[in-house]
Amino acid sequence: MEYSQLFEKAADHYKKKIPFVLFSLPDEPSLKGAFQKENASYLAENFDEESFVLAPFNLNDVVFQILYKNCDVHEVTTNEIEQHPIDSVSFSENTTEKERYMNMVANAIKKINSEHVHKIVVSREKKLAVQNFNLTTLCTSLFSQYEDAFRYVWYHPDTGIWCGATPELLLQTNQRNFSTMALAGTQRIDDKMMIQWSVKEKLEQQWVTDAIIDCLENKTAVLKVSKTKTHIAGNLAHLKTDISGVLNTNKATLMQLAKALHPTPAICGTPRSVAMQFITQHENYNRSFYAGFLGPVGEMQRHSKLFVNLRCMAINDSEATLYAGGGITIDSNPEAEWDETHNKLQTIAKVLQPLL
Ligand SMILES: C=C(O[C@@H]1C=C(C(=O)O)C=C[C@H]1O)C(=O)O
Repeated sequence: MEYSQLFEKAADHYKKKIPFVLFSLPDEPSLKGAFQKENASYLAENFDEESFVLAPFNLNDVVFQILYKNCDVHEVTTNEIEQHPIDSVSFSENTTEKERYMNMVANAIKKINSEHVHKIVVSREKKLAVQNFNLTTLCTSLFSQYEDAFRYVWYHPDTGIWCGATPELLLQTNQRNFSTMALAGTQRIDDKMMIQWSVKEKLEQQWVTDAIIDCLENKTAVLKVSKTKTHIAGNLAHLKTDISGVLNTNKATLMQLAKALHPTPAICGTPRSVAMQFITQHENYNRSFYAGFLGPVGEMQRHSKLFVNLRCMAINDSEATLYAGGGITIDSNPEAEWDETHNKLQTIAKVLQPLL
């Protein structure tokens, strides 16, 4: 089977309202598709079976699962998909929304000042009208960009279409070995040689690293922390620390571990409870699957790659909803934070370009 046939199969499933997922792992020249044989909903109670899971930001909501045993599963090479980085997409922003967002950031800074909070991650959604919806075009556009990200197109009649190209790993396991990452700090890349990180950005990223280590310490037998590096994701650069080791498997299942790590300080904040409370009170929309996690899990939890659902959108025949946020700390500037979300929205807007 060729990749174009996989895209056609996906379009056919969408037309018939039957769940499927297409995905490609970072830097791997292959594309996998799992197409359910019939329309049914499976909610994940554990991550023990070969499947693809999609978890929302709020884990009180249901976690969806496409179980491979109920699917036709195909894997094709992506070598023939020509990579076409697309120039920036221009879309207008609403001034009232900008004011509202900057206000929310200012309130987050106030909260951080008054309650000794380190970091709160706030976000927004951006709706764009879709004039030329076509699932095959969407797949071609997504899989011809961002090879180094985790890319996916998911469809389920209960969730609609979600797709994205995320740079952030939540948790990867191979037998008892695991790895994860602490990602924070964002800069637009105008010149790769000029990337320099401020004390604020380094500190913010360190908090993310510390909080992840805290979560894992009593569940791991060995824990290794790498040096912090610059990580390129599309037109953005982030600071990244790799954290890896060996799991103490009798202390946690994969699902328990993922749920312990989520929501990480990269997408919620730290301390978690205060940040979560702020998000619930001040963000005026439902994050849904944005900033949740997703990915393939293997039989008996042996191999799994779960990613944080960033640089993503939900899309239907007439409208796309794009999502982006950023970490607020004591030194944040509301206008710069607004610009950061605009730059992050660009990543997924570029995928949408042929449909606008
Ligand atoms: C919240 C997002 O990104 C996260 C927040 C970052 C930041 O605050 O600098 C950087 C990378 C991600 O961990 C997003 O892309 O929507």
